Amino acid sequence: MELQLALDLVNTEEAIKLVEEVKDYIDIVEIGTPVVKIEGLQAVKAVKEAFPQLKVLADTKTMDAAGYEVLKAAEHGADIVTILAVAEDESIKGAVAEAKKQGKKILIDLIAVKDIAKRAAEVDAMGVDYICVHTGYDLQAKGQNSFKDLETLKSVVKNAKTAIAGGIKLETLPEVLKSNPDLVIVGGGIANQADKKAVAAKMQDMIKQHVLV
Ligand SMILES: O=C(CO)[C@H](O)[C@H](O)COP(=O)(O)O
Repeated sequence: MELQLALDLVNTEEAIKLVEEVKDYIDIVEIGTPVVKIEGLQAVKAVKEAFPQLKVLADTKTMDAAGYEVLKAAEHGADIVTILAVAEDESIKGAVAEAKKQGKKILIDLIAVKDIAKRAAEVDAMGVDYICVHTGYDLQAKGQNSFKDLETLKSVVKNAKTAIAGGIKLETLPEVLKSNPDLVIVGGGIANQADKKAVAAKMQDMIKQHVLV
């Protein structure tokens, strides 16, 4: 099981400073969608150059021209690129084909998908690397989470790794771990805490302990 730190509300300089603090306790750094929109793929490039030992995910949330966007993200150092599950099948297949050519991975984000079981099974058959259940900020604000969706995802996926994102905190991590995802994505649960290093270390420890049980 891996831990991914999502960086959404920072600039490149702040991102590098933050990762420096927690780099020993995370496996993947996510350059969040707002950062990609504001600073472009240069942010991905800068973080990958600063931390070549970590995997970097570009959260492009791609919806179209997916092969091209995967190529450009790969050229800027991304190891993993995100595509929305609601995109056309052709877009997802194009992303998978380009990622394979570049030696990179595709994460499919199920945000806003109503029938998780159906769409997850469909994208799983397209050869994607990760499939992620995700409660975005706007539904987190209404008290929603993806814990049940993760169970659904786990029950249908045969090939891809499973992931979960959306408001996960130290206190809710045990609930997430019960469903055994391959990847846990945490943004504010680390980035907004006073002692980021201690929280990231504790989370990584809980993940390792859980995997051993
Ligand atoms: O993709 C995102 C928002 O669309 C975030 O990166 C993801 O939700 C993780 O951040 P947080 O833990 O703060 O919710």
